[in-house]
Amino acid sequence: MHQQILVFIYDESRVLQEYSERMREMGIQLLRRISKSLGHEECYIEKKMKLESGYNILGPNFYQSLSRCSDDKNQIGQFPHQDPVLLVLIAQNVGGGLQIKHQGKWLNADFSTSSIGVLVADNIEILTNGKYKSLLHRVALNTTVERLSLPFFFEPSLDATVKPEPKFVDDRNPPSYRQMTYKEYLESNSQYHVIEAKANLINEALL
Ligand SMILES: O=C(O)CCC(=O)C(=O)O
Ligand SMILES: [Fe+2]
Repeated sequence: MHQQILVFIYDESRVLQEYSERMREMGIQLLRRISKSLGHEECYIEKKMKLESGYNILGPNFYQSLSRCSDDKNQIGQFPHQDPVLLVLIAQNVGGGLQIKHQGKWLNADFSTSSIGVLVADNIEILTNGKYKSLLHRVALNTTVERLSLPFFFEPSLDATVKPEPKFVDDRNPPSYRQMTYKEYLESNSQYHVIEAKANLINEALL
């Protein structure tokens, strides 16, 4: 099976398709650098996670601005979560909104509209036995402007085995995560139905 890119929006101009292809290229480059930073050859993560047959999903989010009529000034666009994927690459039309938890505090992830924000996600944390942390993040609403974000999710293949690499496991660092396939991982997080629904959409679109 070839890699599949799912775009939820009708995209006659293929702008989002091209955007997705570029994001995939950028993500692959990042994963190669991460492989090397972990002391492996550059294609290590690509091969281990069988990325040729993993999904890439572009999941746009539209956030309204903070309601002027609400007394709650901390309205949330997305509740705190970690993404059950390898990496997330995010572009946005206005800065501000994405926040990450660091040392117990919520910090604004201030990246400009001409940059791409990169979130390390769950499967990198598992592979490195917790050396690289999956970022806990949330989205706050902007006070005055609407925001559109375009997260591009990199997922392992459903049958790839995700487990801490032996390099990160020893007597002092026992494995903190159980070995399982990515499909089992999604099932254990009650997330499998999400990818199954997306896969069905892709298959219907390809018919
Ligand atoms: O809108 C953002 O900046 C982040 C979106 C996000 O975390 C997600 O869709 O999982
Ligand atoms: Fe997220």
